[in-house]
Amino acid sequence: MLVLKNVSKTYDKKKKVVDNISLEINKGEIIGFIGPNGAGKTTTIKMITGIIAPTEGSIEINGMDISKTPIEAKKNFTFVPDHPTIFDAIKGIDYLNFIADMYEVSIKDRRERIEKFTKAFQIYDALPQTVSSYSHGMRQKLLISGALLPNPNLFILDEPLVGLDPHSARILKDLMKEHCEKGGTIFFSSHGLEVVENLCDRVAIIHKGKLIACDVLENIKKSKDITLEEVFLEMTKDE
Ligand SMILES: Nc1ncnc2c1ncn2[C@@H]1O[C@H](COP(=O)(O)OP(=O)(O)OP(=O)(O)O)[C@@H](O)[C@H]1O
Repeated sequence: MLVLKNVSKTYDKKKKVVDNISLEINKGEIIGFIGPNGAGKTTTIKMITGIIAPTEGSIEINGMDISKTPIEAKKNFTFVPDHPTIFDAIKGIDYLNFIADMYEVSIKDRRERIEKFTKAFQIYDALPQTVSSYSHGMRQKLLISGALLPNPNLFILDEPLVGLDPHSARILKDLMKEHCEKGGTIFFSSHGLEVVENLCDRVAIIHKGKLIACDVLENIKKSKDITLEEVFLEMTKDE
């Protein structure tokens, strides 16, 4: 579903912040992408989503190269960025209908899904209002609802739990699980190691731009008695 081959990113011709990453994510998998601040998570996600181009390497989504056939590749995924930026003057409902139009979601499906997601996140009643009146968390929940609306093959999220209250975080985790159970694929970055431990099939760890692990939890932890946090701290500590 998602294949990264020898992907690197160098800023300003000298700062290599993502270094030769190769990664394959299968349909139906949920992968947590973790790493210390500045390790290269957002940069990698920006390359996967076509926001920035890799300096080297290639990225395929459902067999389509994001650099060569960006429009076709983009039909296969949706993305929730780490900052919930939405045009202030648009009404919540118009934003969701815009997304549904872009992804050609039928009237029946969009009605059902908008109701399902926004009621779960308790923003349904605010949909007639403009986004300018939304709190940070409400904006984030609107973005997540919009990203789930097309029922994407691949759902990509950059630190999605930051800023969500515990109730909303639980709803999101349940929706992520449900999405994978229905055959969807999820790739998300997080600093919440417990969430990653509980939710993911595999964990990818990036440190100083290099992928230092990508495996099922049992293999990464090597022992049942240690937590992902302990392994993470050990693997990413500075000598
Ligand atoms: N536009 C840019 N120009 C130059 N350097 C950049 C740019 N964007 C990011 N970087 C650098 O790339 C490195 C990786 O940043 P990135 O945002 O990918 O890290 P991250 O793993 O997402 O970190 P965090 O957990 O803090 O969000 C950092 O050293 C950052 O300063």
